Amino acid sequence: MDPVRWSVVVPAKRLGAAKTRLHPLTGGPAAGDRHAVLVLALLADTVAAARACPAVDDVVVVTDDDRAAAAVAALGARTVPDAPDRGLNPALAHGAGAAVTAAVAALSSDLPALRPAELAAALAAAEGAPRGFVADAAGTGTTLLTAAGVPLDPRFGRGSAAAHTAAGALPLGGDWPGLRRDVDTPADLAAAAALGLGPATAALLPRLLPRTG
Ligand SMILES: Nc1nc2c(ncn2[C@@H]2O[C@H](COP(=O)(O)OP(=O)(O)OP(=O)(O)O)[C@@H](O)[C@H]2O)c(=O)[nH]1
Ligand SMILES: C=C(OP(=O)(O)O)C(=O)O
Repeated sequence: MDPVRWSVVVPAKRLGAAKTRLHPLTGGPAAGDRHAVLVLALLADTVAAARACPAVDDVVVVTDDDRAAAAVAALGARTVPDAPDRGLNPALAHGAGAAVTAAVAALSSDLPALRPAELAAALAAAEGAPRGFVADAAGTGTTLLTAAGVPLDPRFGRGSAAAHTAAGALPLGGDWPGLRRDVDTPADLAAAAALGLGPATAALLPRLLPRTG
């Protein structure tokens, strides 16, 4: 049987409003462009890894941010506006509606240590179930939600691993450290750096984490 082809949907808020838990590193939008540059780098490394994944035909970024849209388009992703404008899960459902394949996955936009091969392995593991998910490193959140020919039904947010399990999605087990390492806090960025960052985030590290960069 031929391997399943996937569309990957990636959400991206306006850069200045996103990732407020990283303000201690960047000073937030009030301190200048540093914050937006970091949020954009996390997104760019995530999208580049998804684009390089052999199982992925299409990467759809849901965003109203012109700068984010231009950056991911340069990496070969498509963009759709966040037409619902009602938060993360409506944005993901909207992106899934724009997918070109029957198999659709929602991927966090803050995975700078993601490797194309681990995404490919997780998507291959997801072929066996109508809906599946990969929990984040803490085990409570979700970094990847898959739907093979059924509605995505995203339930991202606090406690989303339990919410996705309760909604019938299969927890996918595998040694995928980069896929599980979302960057919400400065400590998460240090942990991602220990795994190995994509080029956009790596270029910023010496200024952000001088002791580890
Ligand atoms: N398009 C779109 N993306 C969203 C929306 N809400 C969150 N996201 C994106 O989804 C990803 C995960 O969301 P959160 O972890 O809640 O991120 P956040 O709200 O930016 O982070 P904090 O302010 O630190 O809580 C982030 O990269 C956001 O850019 C939304 O309403 N629309
Ligand atoms: C949105 C989520 O989490 P975070 O805020 O950690 O990105 C999630 O894990 O569903």
